[in-house]
Amino acid sequence: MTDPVQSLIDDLHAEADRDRPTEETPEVGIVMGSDSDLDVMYGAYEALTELGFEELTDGDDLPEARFTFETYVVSAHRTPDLMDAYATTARDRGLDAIVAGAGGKAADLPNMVASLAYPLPVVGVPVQEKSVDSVIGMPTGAPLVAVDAGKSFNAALSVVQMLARAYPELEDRLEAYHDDLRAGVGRVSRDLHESGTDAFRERR
Ligand SMILES: Nc1c(C(=O)O)ncn1[C@@H]1O[C@H](COP(=O)(O)O)[C@@H](O)[C@H]1O
Repeated sequence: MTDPVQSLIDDLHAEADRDRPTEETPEVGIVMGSDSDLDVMYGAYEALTELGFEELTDGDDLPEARFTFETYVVSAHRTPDLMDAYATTARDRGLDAIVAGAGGKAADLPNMVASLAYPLPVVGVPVQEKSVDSVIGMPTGAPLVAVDAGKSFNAALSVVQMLARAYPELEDRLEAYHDDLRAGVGRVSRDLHESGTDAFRERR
C-alpha cells in the first residue's frame, strides 16, 4: 500500500525537479498543522483570492490567474519528513513566500518551516492565543515574521506586500484593496453619524 505521506514527499521533490516557467508555479504556499486549523487559515485564502490569486490544485487545468497559491497540511510533529520536504523544496518549486499556521502550545510548524525554507520569507500564524509564544519565539539570526493569533488574512496581505516589490501589478491591487477598505469606513461612518446610534445598531 502506498504511504500517503511518502507519496506527497515524492510529488514535492518531483515538482522541484521539473523545469516549469514561473507563470505555472505557485507564488505563495499556505501550510497548516492540521485541517482543524482550516477555519482560521481560511483568512489567508480569502485575502489571496480577494487580490486576484487563484488556488493551484492538482486538477488538469492551470488557473487563468497570473498569481497562484497552494495549500497543504504539514505537521512538524506528526510528519517531520513531509515538513522537511515541503520547506526545502519550496524555493525550487517556485514559491516566493509561505504563510504557515499552527495551533496548540507547541506550534512549531511556522518556525521550523522558516528555518528550513530560509532565506524564503515565512509569515507565521498562531492559530490560537496560546500558540503565540511558540510561534514568535525565535532565536536571533533565525527570523520569522508573525501576526497575532488568528490573523491569517493579514499574514497573506503581508506576503503579497513582499511580492509587490517584484510585481508592480500586485502593488496596484494592494492599493485598490486599501482604497476599498477606506471607502467602507467612510460609508459606515456617514451612516452611523446620519442615522444615529440606535437606528444604526438596529439595522445591524
Ligand atoms: N502545532 C501543531 C503542529 C506542529 O507545529 O507541527 N502540528 C499540529 N499542530 C496543531 O495541533 C492542533 C490540533 O490538531 P488536531 O485537531 O489535528 O488534533 C492544530 O491546531 C495543529 O495546528
